[in-house]
Amino acid sequence: MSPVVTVTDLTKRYRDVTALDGVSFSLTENRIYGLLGRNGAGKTTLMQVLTAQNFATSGDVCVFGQHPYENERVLARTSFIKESQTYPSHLRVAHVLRAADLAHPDWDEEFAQRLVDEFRLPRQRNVRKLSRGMLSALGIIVGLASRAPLTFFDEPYLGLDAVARQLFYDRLLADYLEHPRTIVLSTHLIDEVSDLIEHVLLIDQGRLLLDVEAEALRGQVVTVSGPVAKVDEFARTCTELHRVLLGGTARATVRGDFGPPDHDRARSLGLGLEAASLQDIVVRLTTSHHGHAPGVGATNEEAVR
Ligand SMILES: Nc1ncnc2c1ncn2[C@@H]1O[C@H](COP(=O)(O)OP(=O)(O)OP(=O)(O)O)[C@@H](O)[C@H]1O
Repeated sequence: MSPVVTVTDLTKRYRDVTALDGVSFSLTENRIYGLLGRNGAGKTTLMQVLTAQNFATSGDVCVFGQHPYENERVLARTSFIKESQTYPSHLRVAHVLRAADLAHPDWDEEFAQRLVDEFRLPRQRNVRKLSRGMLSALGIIVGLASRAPLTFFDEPYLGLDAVARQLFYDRLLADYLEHPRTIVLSTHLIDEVSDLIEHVLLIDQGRLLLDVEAEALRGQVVTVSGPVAKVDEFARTCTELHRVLLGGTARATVRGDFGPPDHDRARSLGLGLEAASLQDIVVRLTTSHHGHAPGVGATNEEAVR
């Protein structure tokens, strides 16, 4: 299966800021990717470069086998929904949907209209009179109904209430199952989307820290808790990412290749062992006192008194 996107040694500098630093990865067909990372990590810049809205300083980007710049064939198959999407102020909701229909060959008008009802958007209202959440809903409708084979959602839900966000996740998943495509979802609400994400791309300070299947990642990071000495013994063979001390007990987040024997070992040491959440993993890998992801021997330790 040929990749939908191939990124090779991509670097983007803005004067003295290196937003992307030698990033390489590929995206395959029909997968939901979580593009995760802290503020300023480089996520938006990466999506801008992939959708020809920004230039790379160096490195190569290939989308549907071609360079995306000024490439109508590639861009018609791509949809990029941004956090602060703006529209010409004279347009009404219905006009925006009509324009999206013209721009996207796979547009599903019936689906778009159903989403307008579900998100309770007023079709004839001018976009400048929409609330913040309504504007986000409009972007989400465009992103979903465009059915672009490559769809980017860059924190698309500013101002969206919890009900509308859940509606977005539900419709995204249901539509993706019926019409598989490649979706890249950049978000800080990791817990909310962790069940949706099939593959994780984690960026920190412009560098790609993780490029891994979500399922595999879940088995690689666990939280182990119990008496300090026993936790120390268990953690000896792993990379420790974080530790909280409470009296004589410790709760450590550790990374390794865990299988059934490790679970047996934890049990025999009288330790509790649970899979870390995706949000925990991202937080632990991108937090350190030095501003770098912790490697072996670079534990973040907290003492709780
Ligand atoms: N036009 C620009 N000029 C100068 N620096 C920029 C520009 N755009 C982005 N940057 C810088 O590049 C870095 C990456 O920014 P980017 O917007 O890609 O991060 P992000 O991961 O999307 O962040 P967030 O999660 O906060 O949206 C940041 O340090 C940012 O300040």
